[in-house]
Amino acid sequence: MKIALLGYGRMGKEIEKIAISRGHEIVIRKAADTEIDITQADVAIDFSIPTSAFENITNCFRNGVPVVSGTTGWLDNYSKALDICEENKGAFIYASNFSVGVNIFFELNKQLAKMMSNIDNYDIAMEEIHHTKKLDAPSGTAITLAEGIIENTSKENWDLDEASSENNIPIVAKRIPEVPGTHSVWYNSEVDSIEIKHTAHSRKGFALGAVVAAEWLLGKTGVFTMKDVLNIS
Ligand SMILES: NC(=O)c1ccc[n+]([C@@H]2O[C@H](COP(=O)([O-])OP(=O)(O)OC[C@H]3O[C@@H](n4cnc5c(N)ncnc54)[C@H](O)[C@@H]3O)[C@@H](O)[C@H]2O)c1
Ligand SMILES: O=C(O)C1=N[C@H](C(=O)O)CCC1
Repeated sequence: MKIALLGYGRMGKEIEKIAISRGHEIVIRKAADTEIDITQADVAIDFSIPTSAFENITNCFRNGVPVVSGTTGWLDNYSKALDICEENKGAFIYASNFSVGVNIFFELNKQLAKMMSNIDNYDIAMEEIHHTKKLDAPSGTAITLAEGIIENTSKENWDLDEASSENNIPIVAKRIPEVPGTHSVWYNSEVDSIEIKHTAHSRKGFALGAVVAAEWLLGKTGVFTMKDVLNIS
């Protein structure tokens, strides 16, 4: 495939290596708000910044280029992006985290939340740790985890750093140099604690997942998720 990289930073460069190793060609390396001819590409992969993702993604829809986006921190515009995708018969996959491990972790998180939903006396807490260059907090992955808990418990929302009410999930966001991404969910009671944790050792898992998703999306129309790509039941 001819791939357009929208965003050529840490993730863009990791994706480039994996894409080339899988026989693909990088035809665009977009690293700023510059004009490009996206129609040169068979597929686009957006790992840019929160303030550019929506424009990058919808430009692909309008030009008939399937697009995979991993950029986080722009989801206030997600439903508007879906409308534009539908209007243009586009093809789209967004994932807060493209690694296979985290997508398994998302399902584990929902199952645990379901089991805990009728058990009293446990407080829920979350922590995410990323590198110091990360622009958004909490991470998109942490938000997806919190949404999985909210879907399966009486929790109503999440708060960054501390719970403003007992109906919300507190998410602590820590920034430590070079950390690729660690996510923990705790259920704490007076007598014990239950913890689930995912630790990324590098960006390779995110990048491989994004390239596999782009390969899967080619030739399709509609909005899909990594559950569709990985065929997770
Ligand atoms: N979904 C996942 O699996 C996953 C994994 C890692 C990172 N991320 C997310 O991906 C995004 C990028 O992460 P990163 O570590 O590569 O960041 P980064 O800062 O290293 O790279 C972002 C790049 O976007 C470029 N950019 C700025 N304006 C642009 C524009 N208008 N169009 C295209 N590119 C533009 C910047 O110059 C930079 O090169 C973040 O939102 C991060 O949260 C997602
Ligand atoms: O390095 C980042 O930035 C990451 N961002 C994603 C998120 O916000 O969840 C995925 C993990 C790494």
